[in-house]
Amino acid sequence: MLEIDNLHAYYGKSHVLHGVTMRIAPGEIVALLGRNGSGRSTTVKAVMGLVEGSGSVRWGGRELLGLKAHQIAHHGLGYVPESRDIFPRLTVHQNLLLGQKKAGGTPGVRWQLDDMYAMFPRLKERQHTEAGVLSGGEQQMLTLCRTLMGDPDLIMIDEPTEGLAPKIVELVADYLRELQRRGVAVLLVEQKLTIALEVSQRCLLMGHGCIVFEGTPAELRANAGVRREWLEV
Ligand SMILES: Nc1ncnc2c1ncn2[C@@H]1O[C@H](COP(=O)(O)OP(=O)(O)OP(=O)(O)O)[C@@H](O)[C@H]1O
Repeated sequence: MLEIDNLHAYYGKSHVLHGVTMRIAPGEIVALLGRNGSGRSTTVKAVMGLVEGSGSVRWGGRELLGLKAHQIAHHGLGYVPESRDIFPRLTVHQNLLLGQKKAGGTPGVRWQLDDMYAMFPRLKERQHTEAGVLSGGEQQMLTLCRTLMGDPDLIMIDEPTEGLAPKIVELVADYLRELQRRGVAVLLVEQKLTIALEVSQRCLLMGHGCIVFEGTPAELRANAGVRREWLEV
């Protein structure tokens, strides 16, 4: 269980999160929605120790605030940033091996290389290609897969559908469900309401650095007023 309580975050003197509180249960998919600048990415970065924060972020009862990003990852949290996070001069295969928790693959770990290639055949086709020459969408898949190779119990994914064609967005929905089937909890940072409503069990809306709505996809679908105020442009 991830328990975030009264989280504040700052960029220097700029105070951008104002007391965010949320829970993510094991194996749950939670969508974090909101307009650009509402504070979604900052929330995830503060959880990962990449932005200065105060308040409390507990994972399995252990306080994470104050730990370094690599220590947080070691405790089982994965983060897929919006920008592609790959080693461009290494091949797809080498990038994936670098993500592996322990060299050679550890029994009991959820994901092996073959799982990645089965989920994303395109990466298998390109396994010997330098990652830097992949398309944007392929680099995004690679970033996700490299994070999964670290066997996180919770993965936070920032705008996975950004810039993707509608057909590929459906693929994203499929892999999110596959993560859930394997017991991985997901915090999905999104702008697209459709995929959030389709795959999540709970939707959180952010505005001005605060959570302004929390409900099931059905509740959000039924609440045109909230959508108009906090989501639509
Ligand atoms: N590196 C930074 N330095 C200063 N201010 C920042 C920085 N990154 C984000 N901000 C500010 O923090 C606020 C929250 O931004 P954040 O990126 O978390 O929003 P978001 O909801 O994820 O939207 P986006 O999709 O545009 O990233 C915004 O006012 C933004 O301008």
